[in-house]
Amino acid sequence: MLDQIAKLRIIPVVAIQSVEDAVPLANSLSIGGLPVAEITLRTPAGLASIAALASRPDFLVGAGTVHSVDQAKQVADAGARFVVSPGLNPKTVQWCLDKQMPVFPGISSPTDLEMALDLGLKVVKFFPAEQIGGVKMLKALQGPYGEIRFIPTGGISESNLADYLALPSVIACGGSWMVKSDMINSGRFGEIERLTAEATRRLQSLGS
Ligand SMILES: O=C[C@H](O)COP(=O)(O)O
Ligand SMILES: CC(=O)C(=O)O
Repeated sequence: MLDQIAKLRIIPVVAIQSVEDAVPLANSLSIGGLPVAEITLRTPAGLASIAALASRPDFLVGAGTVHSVDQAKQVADAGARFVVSPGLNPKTVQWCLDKQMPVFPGISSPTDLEMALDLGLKVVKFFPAEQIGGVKMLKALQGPYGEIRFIPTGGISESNLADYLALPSVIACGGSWMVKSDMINSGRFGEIERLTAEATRRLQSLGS
């Protein structure tokens, strides 16, 4: 699973309002070259959308904005293949580790990283990336935390993607720039496909 994420290099972060949009959305992402999504629990349709995509062998669906053990259980039951949260909740992380569910909690400081290390994590989300110092902050963390790998998310787009992916500590970036909620809500799946294909071309041009 981690290998798949490291190969794809971008995780589209999705807030979806209607479960009917899940399949066309996944199709657009896949055709564009990114058969993966972190579907957040920020909307009531998030959980059902995860379930709607979970049985597709050609698509990697994870859950985002998971704040509690209860929510982690729900997304695991729905078939999520990985769990993401904006911050580090030790109980949620431990539950995922016990269930061998890949989990990427958000960290935003060395103190958070100490907690992550204590829990035995090797890969964490770096959130909200741009707002907490972006590439400079990640470079500073590389010295004392050389073993940890990051998935920066928050404020990433085609314009700064390359700077993040150039860091050896970054395995992939998360972002919503190709799957903005208004595009999903108004059924602009062609636009999602086009922006995803542009992101894929950008990755190819970076040799990623
Ligand atoms: O809350 C933000 C999302 O996790 C992704 O961030 P973004 O919309 O800046 O790409
Ligand atoms: C932002 C983030 O990491 C999440 O919603 O899960």
